[in-house]
Amino acid sequence: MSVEVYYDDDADLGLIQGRKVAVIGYGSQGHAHALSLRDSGVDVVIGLPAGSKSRPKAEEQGLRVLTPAEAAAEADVIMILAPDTAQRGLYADAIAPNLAAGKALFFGHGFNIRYDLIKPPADVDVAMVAPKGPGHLVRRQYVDGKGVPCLVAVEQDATGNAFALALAYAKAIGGTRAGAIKTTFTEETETDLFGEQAVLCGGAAALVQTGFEVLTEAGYAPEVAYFECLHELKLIVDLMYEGGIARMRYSISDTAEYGDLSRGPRVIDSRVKEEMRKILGEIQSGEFAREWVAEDEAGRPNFAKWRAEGAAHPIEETGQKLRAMMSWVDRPITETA
Ligand SMILES: NC(=O)C1=CN([C@@H]2O[C@H](COP(=O)(O)OP(=O)(O)OC[C@H]3O[C@@H](n4cnc5c(N)ncnc54)[C@H](OP(=O)(O)O)[C@@H]3O)[C@@H](O)[C@H]2O)C=CC1
Ligand SMILES: CC[C@](O)(C(C)=O)C(=O)O
Ligand SMILES: [Mg+2]
Ligand SMILES: [Mg+2]
Repeated sequence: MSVEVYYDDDADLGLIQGRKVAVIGYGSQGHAHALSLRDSGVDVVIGLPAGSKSRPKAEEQGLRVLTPAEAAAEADVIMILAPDTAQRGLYADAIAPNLAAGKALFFGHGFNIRYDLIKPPADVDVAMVAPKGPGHLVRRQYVDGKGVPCLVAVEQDATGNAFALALAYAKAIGGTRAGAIKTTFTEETETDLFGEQAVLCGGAAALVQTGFEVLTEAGYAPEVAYFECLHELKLIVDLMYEGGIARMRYSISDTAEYGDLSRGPRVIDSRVKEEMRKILGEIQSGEFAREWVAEDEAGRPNFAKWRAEGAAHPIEETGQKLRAMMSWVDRPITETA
């Protein structure tokens, strides 16, 4: 492999067990990191604002919860797992005043460092431990004695020990059981943003909605269109997940495979590839980050409008009706209430 991968034997858990860690935020990633750090023998404190909805959850799990400023003041290692858009203000108000030489500032995603929204002083370590999976999977794998692979990066090595400390942290949350891949803040941030915009979230959602629109506008039943364009996507993605595109093609019929090979490149054509390159350019130049920060500061007017339009798309109503017929699907509380 062209990347450097580190496993349990490469990491010294004692390095993180000897430090006090503040996990700021207790959402998807925060709860997984905090509980697994604690179960790995690390002294953990949670930082959450006084009115945070996450406070009772953390306290019920037996964790000590302070304000972000109090937690940052007590800790040697401060892991910021609040939403990306909240991190700049959180850093300025609660963390920066409580940093001291030799402390370490950790992140689960590089956005705020890559785009200079947070500028830590030169005498602290700045590193990232970013599991490549949602927090609930990270925690479940840890409890099962396994782990989710993670990315590890160092932006600033003030102590000379930043990478070893980040690896120790990755070991404490199960990451080095599966493998910790060394990267940079720039590579992690730019590829993560590109993946979620062009392929995983933006690309996939638009592909599904457009396919559904083409079938229903041609007079086919929305229920049948839903199965073909959304429901079965999971079956296909599961096959790709297990063994790549080749495994998926091995499992589907020859008719489907011929359609895939001959028609797929017409859907995702050179114009789409050119648009993907443009999207990557906006990420690399910082244009996307500037746009998103301005949108957030303006109260997210476009975000709210687009989110509402997405929720009102006819595929959602059809899906809600059909999922109620699927006893095996874990539906969100909003659909079952
Ligand atoms: N979700 C994921 O699977 C992944 C996330 N990441 C990264 O991890 C980081 C955290 O994301 P994620 O776990 O999804 O976040 P969530 O939205 O799930 O959770 C955010 C947590 O931060 C708390 N919070 C909100 N505002 C503040 C604040 N000002 N100060 C302190 N705490 C605050 C929230 O509390 P409250 O309940 O009160 O809102 C909540 O506990 C991000 O950098 C993200 O990019 C990286 C890899 C995957
Ligand atoms: C794919 C979305 C993601 O990048 C993730 C879960 O990794 C995110 O920012 O939520
Ligand atoms: Mg991601
Ligand atoms: Mg992301």
